[in-house]
Amino acid sequence: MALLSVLPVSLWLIAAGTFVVYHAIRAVYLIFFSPLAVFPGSPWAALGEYWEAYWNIGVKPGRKGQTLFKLEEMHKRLGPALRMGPNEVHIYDPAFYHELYRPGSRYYKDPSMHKVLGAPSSTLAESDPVRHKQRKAPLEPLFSKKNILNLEPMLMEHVDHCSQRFDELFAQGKPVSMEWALKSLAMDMVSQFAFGQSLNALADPEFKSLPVRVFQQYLPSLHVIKAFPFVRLLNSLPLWIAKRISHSVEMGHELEQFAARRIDEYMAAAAAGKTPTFPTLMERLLIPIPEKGYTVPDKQGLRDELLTVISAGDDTTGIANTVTLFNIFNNREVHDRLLAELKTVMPTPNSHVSYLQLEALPYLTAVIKEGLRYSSPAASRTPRLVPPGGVRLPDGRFIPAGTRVGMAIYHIHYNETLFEDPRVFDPERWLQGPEVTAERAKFLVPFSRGSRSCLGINLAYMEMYMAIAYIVRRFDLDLVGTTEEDMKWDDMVVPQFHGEFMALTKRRED
Ligand code: HEM
Repeated sequence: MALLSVLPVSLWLIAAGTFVVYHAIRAVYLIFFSPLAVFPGSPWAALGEYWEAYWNIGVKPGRKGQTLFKLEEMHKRLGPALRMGPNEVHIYDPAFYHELYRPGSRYYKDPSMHKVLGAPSSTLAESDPVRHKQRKAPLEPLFSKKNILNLEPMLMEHVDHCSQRFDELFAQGKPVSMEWALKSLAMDMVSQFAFGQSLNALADPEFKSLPVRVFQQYLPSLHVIKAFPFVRLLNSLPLWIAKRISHSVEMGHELEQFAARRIDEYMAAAAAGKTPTFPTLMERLLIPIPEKGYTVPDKQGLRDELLTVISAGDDTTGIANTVTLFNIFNNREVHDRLLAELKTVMPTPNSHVSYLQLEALPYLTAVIKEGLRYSSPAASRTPRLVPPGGVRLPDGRFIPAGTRVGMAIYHIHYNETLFEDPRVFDPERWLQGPEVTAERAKFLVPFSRGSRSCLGINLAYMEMYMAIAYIVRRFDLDLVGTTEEDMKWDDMVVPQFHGEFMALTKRRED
């Protein structure tokens, strides 16, 4: 008020007028004259994050997590390239996917985006290709198939623990919330891989342990942070104030605390000589690799790395398993054929079989491929920056260097020209002979492609093969009224289901 009275009214009018004129000129430029004006789309998208925020945050009830679906519908009407932001174009053309996300691609990640989304000093967020290679140096051998195969006994213990919890709940007559249970299974596997000790999420009576809940709630908040980056500034306020203003800040804080505690516990255990029997993420991150330019990150860097690996490996695998299991038990033909195949290597419900034997089963492999296509756990677009020189699209339109350009895995997996009847869960599509299957596999991209594709792919496959095979062989799930409607989802960074997949988990007798 004091400032208002100090400055003359005329100055205020000039300031307000300048503001309005500046924004009016900017709007006209962005909508009609910018080099991206040739791309159709909502004018709101040309002006800022408003359009995306409107569809993703849910300004109106029932409208959250919808950008992905809205884009799909608009692409079908308006063509393969849409204006997505003042400096962003969204592409739908599958042929461009392998240009954008390929080994050696010069389309790098946008550092400004990851600064906003958090964990900026993690491998996942690193945009510079040289630094990314250095950050990846300790992770690559750890995530190699050879190393992941050593984890089989550890993963088996968690599958057994999960089965035992299913038995307990069945004995009490209680259905299992499969999504929470399978996210807990993934959390225990990935946390043991990260720290050498699992978080024992499966022991929680309802599978809703703090870490699983925190990740489940934190990821959707990234939509809010992206639209309103100033939310991040709340982190610098005292926590008790920030908590009252924003739930996402509270969740972000819980996450940081959680990672910091795990690092301290790991260090204390290592100092006491208690090292795990298999190589862990923590252990590898603490060993410098001078010949590859890798230096040990500071505590913030370690925290960022652990949080991104755990979050990248928990919800994704949990969702893929949830969707795949629902579709197996919701489709008698798929179920019976899979069970018959599993019985060839697991004659009794208590049989054990090696991962390599599971991997060699053709129908199980087809079910898992279809589960990954159908669930698309990392469905959203992953933007990159157009390299120097810009890019000319096949239709002749030009996108200048420095523009953000992105595609979404969901749009590839649900594209009718690539996958007939994409909304049908059909493992058969992966059993059409080697040539057809190989051609289709080029567009099975749940883990993305190229130098920025998923580092955890071998672990994710092993978790999926083991979880699906043992749960199907051991249990007959009764879906207790869960329908396909319940399994519809909104894109809240990872899929968020409309309902809950509940199942009574009865042990099989033969
Ligand atoms: C079904 C399960 C999974 C799916 C669908 C999936 C998908 C993806 C995708 C699409 C990316 C690329 C993201 C981008 O372009 O920004 C990615 C990156 C990554 N994922 Fe996964 N992921 C899964 C499981 C895992 C697991 C189990 C781990 C580790 C425990 C993991 C660790 C990572 C890491 C570290 C990156 C960053 C790679 C880099 O930037 O170099 N993921 N994942």
